[in-house]
Amino acid sequence: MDLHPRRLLRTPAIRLIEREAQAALPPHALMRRAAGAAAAFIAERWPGHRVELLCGPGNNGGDGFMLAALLHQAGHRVRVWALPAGKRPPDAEQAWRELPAGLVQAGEPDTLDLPDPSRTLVVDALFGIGLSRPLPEPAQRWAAWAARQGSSVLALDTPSGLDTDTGSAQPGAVVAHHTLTFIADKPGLHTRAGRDHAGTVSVADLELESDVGRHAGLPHGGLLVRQADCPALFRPRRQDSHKGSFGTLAILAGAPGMTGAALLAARAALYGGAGKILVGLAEAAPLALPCDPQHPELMLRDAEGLLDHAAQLGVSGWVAGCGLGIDTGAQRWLGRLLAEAPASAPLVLDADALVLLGTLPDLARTLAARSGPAILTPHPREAARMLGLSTDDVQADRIEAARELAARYRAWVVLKGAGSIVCGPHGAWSINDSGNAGLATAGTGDVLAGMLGALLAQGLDAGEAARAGVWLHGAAADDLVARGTGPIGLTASEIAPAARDLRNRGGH
Ligand SMILES: NC(=O)C1=CN([C@@H]2O[C@H](COP(=O)(O)OP(=O)(O)OC[C@H]3O[C@@H](n4cnc5c(N)ncnc54)[C@H](OP(=O)(O)O)[C@@H]3O)[C@@H](O)[C@H]2O)[C@@H](O)CC1
Ligand SMILES: Nc1ncnc2c1ncn2[C@@H]1O[C@H](COP(=O)(O)OP(=O)(O)O)[C@@H](O)[C@H]1O
Ligand SMILES: [K+]
Repeated sequence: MDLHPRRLLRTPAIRLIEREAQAALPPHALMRRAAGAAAAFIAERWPGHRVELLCGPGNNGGDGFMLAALLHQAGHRVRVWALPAGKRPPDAEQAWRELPAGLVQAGEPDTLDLPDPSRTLVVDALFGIGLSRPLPEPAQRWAAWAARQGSSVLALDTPSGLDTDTGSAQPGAVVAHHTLTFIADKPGLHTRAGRDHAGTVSVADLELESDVGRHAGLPHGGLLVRQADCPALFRPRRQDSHKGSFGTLAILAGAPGMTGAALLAARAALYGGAGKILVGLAEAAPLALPCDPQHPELMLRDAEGLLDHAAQLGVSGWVAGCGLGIDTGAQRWLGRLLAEAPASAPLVLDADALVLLGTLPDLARTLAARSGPAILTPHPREAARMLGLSTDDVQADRIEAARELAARYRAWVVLKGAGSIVCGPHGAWSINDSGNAGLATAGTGDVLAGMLGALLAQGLDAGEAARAGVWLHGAAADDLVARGTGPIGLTASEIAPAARDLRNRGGH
């Protein structure tokens, strides 16, 4: 069931595959496959459990009815709670008619408490990808009841009320521990509220894997980034190597009061394996902090001096923006960087560099005209400013926002936040599967920028670096949480050492 690579499909592609399969297969075959896959999934994980099925008026409810019949046959104690339905679609109507007598309950589940919650599974078959309006009552009440019981909740196809394209959740949407999704995985299960509502996501392809492959192109098909998608992170180093083999990364960052942002990025690059790291602080020489006492390996300069000597210093990649400021000095340095850095030196542009790109059209034009690769790393508010939208607009469709930015700047874009979107200049998108809310703390973005810069300096191409860097950053935070360091109180400084350990261990 764990297909690799894990494709993510938006609804138009899923519906197309569904229509083609319906036309080619005998009636009800797809729903039988969906219910059969769910029954097998339950038999493996929850043998002998009582099962409470919450079923809606459409085909998602039909999946639930058919599953109820199979579970009953297999000896589970099963109860079906059905939302009132007018005219059901044909597959669901057939499944309703085939339900064994006595399974359907009168009344509503939320008047009861489950007698043995730890031995009970609640199945959410209320709404799937067809929910087009707010989650109605009593579905919201039933969802709240399921959450109160403390039983495992398995969502069929999607947690009801979660938009599988965008990850937006309707008020009262089901919170599942597991989601078994049909035909292909879906982006909304992995970004934004999907990270809270879907739990662990498994895919039942309903024997349509080759159809999924045919319809997985742009704009509706993307990929989920997991450890197996980042082999470059774990490639062993050749013994016959030297510091020059791993690049010279230069970091333009850290205006007075923001030196920490520069150091976080630079230290992350150090732990990320860059050969040499130069930091150009956004202040005039002589520097207030001539050396990082914790990491004297870092070479600290002033920004102007670093730009003046970049060629002699052999700079092979750049990070710019972390705490850089937006004053005239910052504008000049960013302008010089975009105009002077050779195409062979890839760029990571973060934070204040993105503010400047969003406000100064000349800089934006210079970037779009560059032939060398760049990775932009906006958080949703920065992306909103760059696109002239509100943060809510960006969050309402994170994939489209990332695609728009990538096209506009002809760059790779990492739209950060729960389930970061990585998008290439030609619109190819993926969603990162790692990370947790421990990362919601100051400085973690600076660490990401430094890690991305280090991977670029070590020769990964921009797309590979963007996907692998974002995955590693999140995976390091996941590792820290697994060891009890967070999510509460996880600090940005802890991420890079954890990422280093993870890489050298060969991953999770
Ligand atoms: N077709 C196939 O090949 C396969 C489909 N499969 C399964 O079907 C699922 C999609 O089924 P679906 O399209 O019937 O939509 P679903 O998610 O059940 O909900 C729509 C229903 O709810 C209704 N409704 C909507 N909003 C409402 C509201 N606010 N308040 C009240 N009612 C509301 C809506 O009515 P309408 O809006 O049309 O009036 C319609 O009746 C998919 O996720 C997967 O689980 C699998 O078996 C594999 C094969
Ligand atoms: N809830 C979350 N789940 C997963 N990742 C998160 C979450 N919140 C923040 N992050 C990640 O943490 C980083 C925060 O970056 P940013 O907002 O730029 O922080 P800062 O500017 O303080 O450095 C991003 O990589 C983002 O994807
Ligand atoms: K559902």
